[in-house]
Amino acid sequence: MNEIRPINWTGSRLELLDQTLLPHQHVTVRITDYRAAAAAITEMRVRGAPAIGVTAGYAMVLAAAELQSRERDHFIGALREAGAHIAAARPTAVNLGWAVRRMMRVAEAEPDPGSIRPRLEQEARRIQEEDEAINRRIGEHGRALMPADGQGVLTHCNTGALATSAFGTALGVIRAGWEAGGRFKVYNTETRPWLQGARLTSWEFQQLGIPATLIADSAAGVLMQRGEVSCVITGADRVAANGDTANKVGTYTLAVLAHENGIPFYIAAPTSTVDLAIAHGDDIAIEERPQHEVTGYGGTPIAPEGTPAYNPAFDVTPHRYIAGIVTETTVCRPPYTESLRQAVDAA
Ligand SMILES: CSC[C@H]1O[C@H](OP(=O)(O)O)[C@H](O)[C@@H]1O
Repeated sequence: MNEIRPINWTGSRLELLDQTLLPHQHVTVRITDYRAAAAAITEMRVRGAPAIGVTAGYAMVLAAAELQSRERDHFIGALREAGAHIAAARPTAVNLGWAVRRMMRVAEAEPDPGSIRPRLEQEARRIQEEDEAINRRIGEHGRALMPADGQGVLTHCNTGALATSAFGTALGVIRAGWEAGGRFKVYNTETRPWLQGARLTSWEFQQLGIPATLIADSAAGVLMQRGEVSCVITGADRVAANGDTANKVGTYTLAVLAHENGIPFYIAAPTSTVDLAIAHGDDIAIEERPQHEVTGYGGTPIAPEGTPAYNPAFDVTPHRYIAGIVTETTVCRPPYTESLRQAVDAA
């Protein structure tokens, strides 16, 4: 099958599969400047923690092409400002800032101003290539956690190829289990209000040939109560040092429901999503998105005109609800403060 890859670098232009229009329209957005790349991240034309990290890498290459100057200190200063603009595109996923910092380290280590852009391009390509390899390793480490044939796994939001450079994280674990011969049942939530599940995950599972049943977010409880779910696995946008995890809003709800029903709840994420500088989840910034994403969809109003809405894009699941965190180096088990440090050091 053709692997889904939502991000393409042509050597001078960034091409993004516009995820605001999937699955019914397949439109490529062509981006030639870093501000447009940052806007595409904010508008979620590209989304998913690893995918926005990869995009940020190429946005820094576009910035270098625009800001290049022979006066090195001025060039580095302008790059740093562009990096700050890119990193501010969305607050919760650590991968965005992680990628900008990694690109700036490369720029600052290059003495020749004329060599900065090509070095940055090399590094952005490396970030993208590493991400796919990391995701496949996450799949290998996590597939043993998938349920027995006929039992169910539930996942939330979109953590497939569309959220990464390719292959995905939590969806990649499900894919790895399926491709290893597992014939478990797959359920995915619609993931209101942006519908990453109904629009993106259901599409990805169809492309993979993996049967998956879509459920309303509010049906997760009854599915678990009826014994249809043997494990839950989701992605992550930022994992604190103690294992508290920020992920798409509704993840915390699923984790508490899983705990109540005696079902193991797993996170799958690359070590680049672990933020050891943050001790616990209370310190993770949670993005609040526009109210119209809740009161309507695709420009069609749902709620009455003037209805106020609260629209947190993420929530934080306390580590006590998490049975394991699957990374590219290992499956971290509690106590996470130790196991996450070991996983990051081994990466
Ligand atoms: C592979 S992690 C993807 C992660 O990002 C999603 O958020 P968004 O669609 O708002 O970028 C969601 O939290 C997923 O778990």
